[in-house]
Amino acid sequence: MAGKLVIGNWKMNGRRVASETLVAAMLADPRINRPNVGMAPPAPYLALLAGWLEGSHVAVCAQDASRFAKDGAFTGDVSAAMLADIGCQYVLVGHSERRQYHGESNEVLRAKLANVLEAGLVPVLCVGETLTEREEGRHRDVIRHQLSVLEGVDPRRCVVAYEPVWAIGTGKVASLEQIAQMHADIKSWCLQIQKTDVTIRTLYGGSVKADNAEAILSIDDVDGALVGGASLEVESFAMICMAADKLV
Ligand SMILES: O=C[C@H](O)COP(=O)(O)O
Repeated sequence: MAGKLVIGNWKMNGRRVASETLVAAMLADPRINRPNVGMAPPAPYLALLAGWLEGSHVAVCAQDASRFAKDGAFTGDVSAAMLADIGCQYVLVGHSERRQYHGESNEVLRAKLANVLEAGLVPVLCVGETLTEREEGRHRDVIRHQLSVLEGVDPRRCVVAYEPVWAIGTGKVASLEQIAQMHADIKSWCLQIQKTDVTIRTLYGGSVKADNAEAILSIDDVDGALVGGASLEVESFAMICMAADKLV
């Protein structure tokens, strides 16, 4: 089985010189510079990151890809084929911040998933419920609906990241029981949705930090972490990557 995967999502943070310095320090750290670690910078820095990571073990990840597959008049969009062209390996699809600020619907996400797969990249489909949805007991229905875009997608070619919206950037982590239950449910729902007996890989995201990573990553059904804030600092990201490596 592949090791536990850790992807650092920088979101809309960083500048060229500071990011190059950060990446150099991370690559010098063997806890980070190893297989099954990825970094997802803002789009303008993707090609630069691909150069900085050359010869390392770390994968280039994109935070988004266009819903449009072919080149054309789509101002501001970056296609999955372009991402593949610069050496990208993973693409986040449907991060809750994209759903919230860009109104990404299941229909749009289906197109994005198809384009990412067609380009030979691995989509990381992000799913997660809001606090209201959880408090109203609708979280399971919400996640199941979000997962429905995986119908017809080979589970060996994609990853799901479960990120409860209320735990993102808030310091509030879902309890280990909540995480374990949702990951087990996601795996079993995907078996039905994808009509397969191959179990999908699932990552947890939402305030993963150096001090909680080991407990979260020890959960059997958690195959890795999608890390926001803590991926912008060497020691915290290194501790998370080390916890993942230890638990393979
Ligand atoms: O993509 C990463 C997630 O949104 C988690 O962000 P966070 O670790 O800052 O809570």
